[in-house]
Amino acid sequence: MAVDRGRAVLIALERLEEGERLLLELELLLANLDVDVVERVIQKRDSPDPAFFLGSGKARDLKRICDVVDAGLIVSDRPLTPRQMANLKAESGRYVWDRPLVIMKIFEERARTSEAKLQVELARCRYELPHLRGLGHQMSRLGGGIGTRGPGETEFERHRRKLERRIRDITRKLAQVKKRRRNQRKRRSRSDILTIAMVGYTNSGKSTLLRRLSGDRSVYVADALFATLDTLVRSISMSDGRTILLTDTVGFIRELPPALIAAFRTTLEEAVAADFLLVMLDGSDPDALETLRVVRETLRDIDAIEIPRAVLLNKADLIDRSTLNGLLTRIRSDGEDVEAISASKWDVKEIIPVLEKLVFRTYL
Ligand SMILES: Nc1nc2c(ncn2[C@@H]2O[C@H](COP(=O)(O)OP(=O)(O)OP(=O)(O)O)[C@@H](O)[C@H]2O)c(=O)[nH]1
Ligand SMILES: [Mg+2]
Repeated sequence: MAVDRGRAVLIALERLEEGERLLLELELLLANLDVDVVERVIQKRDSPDPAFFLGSGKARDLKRICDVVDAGLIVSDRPLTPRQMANLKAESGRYVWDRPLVIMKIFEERARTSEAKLQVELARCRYELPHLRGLGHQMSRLGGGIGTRGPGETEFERHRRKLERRIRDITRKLAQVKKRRRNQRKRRSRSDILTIAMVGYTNSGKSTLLRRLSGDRSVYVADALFATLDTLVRSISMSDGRTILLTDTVGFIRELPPALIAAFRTTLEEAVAADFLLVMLDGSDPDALETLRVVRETLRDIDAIEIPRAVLLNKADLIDRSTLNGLLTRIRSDGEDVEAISASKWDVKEIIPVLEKLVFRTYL
């Protein structure tokens, strides 16, 4: 059967709030992988079916639906268990992905440095391991009576051991990288230079700001989710001649797969080690306030919630004044210090004073 992996059917359970937003976000993530969502199958039920995610009748219908819209791929809005994934694959004859896998694939495509590549591979190994165990278990049941090892199982065992070995290898290598980073940070903190880390939702303009302020054209900027997967530090001169260090980090997103949060801790730790956090927010995003909530939650997750911070409402050039003022008021009433900028349109001379206002309000 010729299947088109560029055309996908989205499957989801109806969620009360946020449902539509999360589905649109998943579609955007898929678009980044050149996958078009051609159909949505949304079912109303309280909890996922343990065997099929959707109800078994609906799941059996998926093959027909995929035939009709000529889709080669089924993507689930929520994480699938190994069993659900294997069953859906068997029923539909299509590739089956879930949200964590989609995000991991984007990370795989974007990883540039060897460190980012290692972190992505680690996340992928950790994701695959339980799926392999699930399959191995099924194979061993097919293999026959108690105590017998089917031929399939040994194959899975071999693969499993390989994965586990790789996880140990990568973990060791990453630990070395981490040590090196920590030493670099120590050297920096001894030098009394103020370190500021930018954090924020993916595509909010963090790299654009770093590029603008440092004048370094090699800083990678793209209208894509997860353009930056590596930490990048540049020194920036303030108006009084004093220097700060500005760090770019990987962008946050709702429902980041747990395997990836763990794997990217090294990158995010750079944020935890900063003196000050600049939370970048895309002001033109209708969900800007919601993304601020996600960022705050993530900061709590990585133990960075106590670090002094301020919000930079970016892309001011794209919003009208009254919307902008409304946003600023809302964010301030949330207890955050905030100013608006346009990282891509404003001149460095206009941006620096805003930064100084936010940062030195806390530090002077
Ligand atoms: N109109 C407008 N566009 C902007 C502004 N700042 C950034 N952009 C655009 O927004 C997109 C994302 O910018 P990036 O700087 O790559 O975003 P990022 O926060 O580094 O994203 P990740 O690396 O994915 O976390 C790019 O297409 C930028 O050109 C702005 O102030 N105004
Ligand atoms: Mg970036």
